Amino acid sequence: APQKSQEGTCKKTKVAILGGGVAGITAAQTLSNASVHDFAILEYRDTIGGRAWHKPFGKDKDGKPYIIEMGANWVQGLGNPGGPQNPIWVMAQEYGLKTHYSNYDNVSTYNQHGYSDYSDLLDAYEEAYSIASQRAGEILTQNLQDQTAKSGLALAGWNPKPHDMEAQAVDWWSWDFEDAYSPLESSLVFGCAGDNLTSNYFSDHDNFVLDQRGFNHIVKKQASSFLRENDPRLHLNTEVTNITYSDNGVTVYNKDGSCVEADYAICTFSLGVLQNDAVQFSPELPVWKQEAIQKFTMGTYTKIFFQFNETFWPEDTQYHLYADPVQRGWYPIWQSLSTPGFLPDSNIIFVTVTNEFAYRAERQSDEQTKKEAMEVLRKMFPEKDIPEPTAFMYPRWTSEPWSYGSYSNWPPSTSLEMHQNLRANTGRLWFAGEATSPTFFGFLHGAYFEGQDAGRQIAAIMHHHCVNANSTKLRECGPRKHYETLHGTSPYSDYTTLNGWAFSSFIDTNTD
Ligand SMILES: Cc1cc2nc3c(=O)[nH]c(=O)nc-3n(C[C@H](O)[C@H](O)[C@H](O)COP(=O)(O)OP(=O)(O)OC[C@H]3O[C@@H](n4cnc5c(N)ncnc54)[C@H](O)[C@@H]3O)c2cc1C
Repeated sequence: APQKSQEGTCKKTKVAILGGGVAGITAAQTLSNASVHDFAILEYRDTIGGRAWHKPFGKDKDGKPYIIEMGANWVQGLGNPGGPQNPIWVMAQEYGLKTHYSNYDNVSTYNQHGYSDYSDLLDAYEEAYSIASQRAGEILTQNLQDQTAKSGLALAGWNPKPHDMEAQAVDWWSWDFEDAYSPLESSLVFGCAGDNLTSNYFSDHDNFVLDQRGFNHIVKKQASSFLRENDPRLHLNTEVTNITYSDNGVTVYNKDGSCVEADYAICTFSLGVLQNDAVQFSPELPVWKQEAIQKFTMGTYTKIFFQFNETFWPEDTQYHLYADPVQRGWYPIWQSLSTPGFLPDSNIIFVTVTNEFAYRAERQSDEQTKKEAMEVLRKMFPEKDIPEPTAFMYPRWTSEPWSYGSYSNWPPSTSLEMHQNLRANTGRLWFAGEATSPTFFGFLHGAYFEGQDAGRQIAAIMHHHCVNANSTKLRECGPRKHYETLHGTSPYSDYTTLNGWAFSSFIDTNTD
């Protein structure tokens, strides 16, 4: 049970911002820009940036460790000249973040016998994907029944046989590598809409972040535009354990016994944190909210890093795709950092695994994971005499109590209305973050837009006026809508800012 609030013992503020990731910091910045300066940011860790999280790894020729990203690594969908720009890319440019173009066409394919050219399968996938994606658009606009991405792709001509492991590897690289979930576990409609929104509305260019200050450098810079050094409004090392909410205010209790009483709160904790009951809510969250929290899925995406004393792989190749003869998703994609434009001469390569294979790696020892992955490398490059790595490391995302997983995904048979229940406020408690973005879930820019939106809405309510009054005739003030009863699909007329759908998934700004 929550501690009883003893009158006058809690710190008082207008807006409590729970979490100092991109959503929380952007919400605070937005409030600040709207002249709401009385807020408090409560953050579990000793730094801001959340899932934009790095660690030192290995060493360079001077013995200094490299900084590598455990979490977010790309700015995805940069934007085209004259077109809409990804706000993360805008900040990356403004703050001089070091990035390099990620070329997904620069991929070599392998199987258990070494190099094997099955790149024609990549083209076959692409062809089917564009058909499936159009079909997804029809389903969305005509309010039809959603499908799994797997069935959508199969109907469009991409139907990898269970034992065709090269096709399975291509399937993994083309879908799971971004969504963390397989096409069978993903919504066709929202998987395709999400992909269109980032790679067409912005652009199909992604840049990989190599900045030795870490990706969260831009979040720190963003924060420094409205927070002073040692600003008393930023509370690091503060773990929220209970959130008591009503139509009149929110009281937040922390593990260290402190508490904050606010007129409004914005909870930006990950879907994984919400799903794992890491925080208690009083009263219990309403059923429509609990259903939404448990319906959407939290994926795990694990990068396993190796440093060697040489670069024995072709250093000009960015991606190496491995098809295991037995298991789909078995140490499938190897990314070289020891490549011009990245961290040349670092002799660092990493392999990414997702979900089941990520959980497995978390449960077993580092030694076991290293052994399995090294066997794969030796199969990919049979002609090389591959030494043991000099450094080895990987994060355990589902065990991190401040994240419980990597990023969210939409399973099949969801709807925009169901998702809106994830976004909707319960009394004075608001929700924002990567997972509450229907258009950009899973991305840093999703967290950014949702933090901005919650900040704007709350500032508008506090100032008794509406935001964006010119851009839409819809009423955007006041509490967010939620749906007590769900009907399985959402009519196209639902696709408005009222349900968080502020961008069109039918715009393609790419010229090629
Ligand atoms: C492995 C991985 C790879 C990714 N790759 C990319 C990528 O390449 N490109 C991209 O755009 N996105 C990527 N993402 C997604 C991106 O990192 C997230 O979308 C984004 O960082 C989410 O921001 P947020 O503010 O919503 O949540 P978070 O960053 O999770 O912020 C929430 C904050 O709340 C804090 N918190 C949690 N619980 C408590 C508590 N009880 N008390 C107090 N504080 C608490 C956390 O410490 C955290 O700082 C990746 C994520 C991961 C994990």
